Amino acid sequence: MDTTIPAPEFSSGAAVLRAAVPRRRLAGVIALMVLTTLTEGIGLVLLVPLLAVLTGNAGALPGPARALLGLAQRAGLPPAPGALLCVFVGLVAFRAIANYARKIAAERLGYVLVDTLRTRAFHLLLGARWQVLSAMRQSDNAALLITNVDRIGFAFDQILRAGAAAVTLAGAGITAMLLAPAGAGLTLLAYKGLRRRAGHLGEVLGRAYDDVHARTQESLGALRLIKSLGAESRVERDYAETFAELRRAQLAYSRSHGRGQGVLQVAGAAALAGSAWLAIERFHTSPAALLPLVALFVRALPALSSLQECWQEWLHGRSALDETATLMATLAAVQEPRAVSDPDPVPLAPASTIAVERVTFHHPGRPEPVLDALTLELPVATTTALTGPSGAGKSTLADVFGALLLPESGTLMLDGAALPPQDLPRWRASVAYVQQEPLLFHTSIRENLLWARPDASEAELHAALADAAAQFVHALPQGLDTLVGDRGAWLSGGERQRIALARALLRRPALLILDEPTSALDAENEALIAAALQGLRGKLTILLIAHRGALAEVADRVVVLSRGIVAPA
Ligand SMILES: Nc1ncnc2c1ncn2[C@@H]1O[C@H](COP(=O)(O)OP(=O)(O)OP(=O)(O)O)[C@@H](O)[C@H]1O
Repeated sequence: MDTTIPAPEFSSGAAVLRAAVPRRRLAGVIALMVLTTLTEGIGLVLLVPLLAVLTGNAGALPGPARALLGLAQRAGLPPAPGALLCVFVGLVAFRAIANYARKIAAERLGYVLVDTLRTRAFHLLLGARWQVLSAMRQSDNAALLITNVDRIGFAFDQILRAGAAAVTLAGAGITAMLLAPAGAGLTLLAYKGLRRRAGHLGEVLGRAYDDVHARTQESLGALRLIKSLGAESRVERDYAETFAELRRAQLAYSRSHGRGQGVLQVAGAAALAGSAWLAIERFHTSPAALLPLVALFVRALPALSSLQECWQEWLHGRSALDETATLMATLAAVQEPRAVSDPDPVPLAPASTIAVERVTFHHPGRPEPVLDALTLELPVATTTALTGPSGAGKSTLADVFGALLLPESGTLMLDGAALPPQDLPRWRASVAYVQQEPLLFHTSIRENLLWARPDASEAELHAALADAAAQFVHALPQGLDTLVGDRGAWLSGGERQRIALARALLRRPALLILDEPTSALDAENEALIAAALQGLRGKLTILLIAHRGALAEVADRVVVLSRGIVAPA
């Protein structure tokens, strides 16, 4: 399945839909819709001569039906009930097959749309600049990828259903015209949707869903904080209130929907009664033509109410489409010079120096530069400790070295040459990070390590663990196959950090960046990490952000950062 949108166009919800729906598939679904309706219409019209033949009253048929009977006779069909019944059953069977094909084709089309949107949005997320990504609320992105895209898929399904209902109605209208022109006019009276209100309620409902989603995500992410602050009951109250809001919106929506359906049913019944009265009293229509007309109304009524229902659901889904279009447009505008998703970028291996030269960077909304024409060179295979007061710009500088942040001016240099933009993915593949709070996945230690290098051998895993002072793994009952829990919660902070270091080492990085790796650890664990870094000295290029002395002692040199510049020694 091709899930790429060739020309990204996210200016509006409709544009997103246009870009993500394959036209040929859509044309196929529409053709099948028309075909099913056509067969149904022909089947009903065919009932007229059938009834006329059965009642021996062919002369009383309305013009078009009489012409059809003549056509059937010319085609060699005897005006016998048996032959007509066979054709009727054949048509129903054909319709059933066409209907089945339409249903499957429509479902497939919906899947293609949803998968295309989801893949495209994820692609845009991965390709967006880190600066923008890090400032985003991740629950919005989760909503974009999960709830919103599903809502769009559902809304699109409603459009298709509405299309099918509209084609059925049009078919019923035309057939009714053929059978009894006066009665058919009344069909149009039935639909009086409560459209504006439905649209508004749909948006309210959409917002309520988003709130529930965001609150759930935030609460789950803050469980530790909630418990430590004893804020359980407050959070529970807020959570219940969010759901109450959602239920209110759902009930209002259902009420509006139910009222619309009721209006339709009553109006439909009135239309049916009115047209029957007109046909019998005014136009003296024969019972043979009247019966299929009744069948048509019976068929048209559910189509009418389905049209109303689909419209309301579509209004609900449209807000999701608009939100997705806005977010995708935002992401599309901040894509990196080249997609990061190069399948297998070949790492770079500078031989003498990794440097930033006259680099300047502002964080959004901050008038002062966090890095101010800063120059710093890291000789290969040395350890540089970066210290300085909080907020001095150490993490920002590390992100510039790792090419996660692209400076406004200044250059990242490898062996004295500026890194060309197309080599960004290659440089990123050459850098490994160990963060303050390491992120481990809820799987085994082995899987966590292999995530960095899927082809690593057992011996390489053991070597990385040894280099990271993480031999404790071998003492665990399940060894490398021990599960680490959500974000590594089943390990101690020090153990988590040493696994993260082993994972980083497995990548054999050209530059290893450690951002305060021991800030959350006790002295014993800090000493273990310091010993591991001491063992790596001279083998790797290491940039080590460290507040505390114990770690800085393992460095070949210490650079002090202050207000975005390197402080004079
Ligand atoms: N995404 C962001 N948006 C706006 N300002 C930011 C952002 N990230 C960092 N800053 C600001 O930039 C400045 C430098 O931040 P940075 O994290 O680089 O400092 P640091 O020296 O690593 O601090 P610490 O030692 O406390 O971790 C700080 O004032 C911080 O508030």
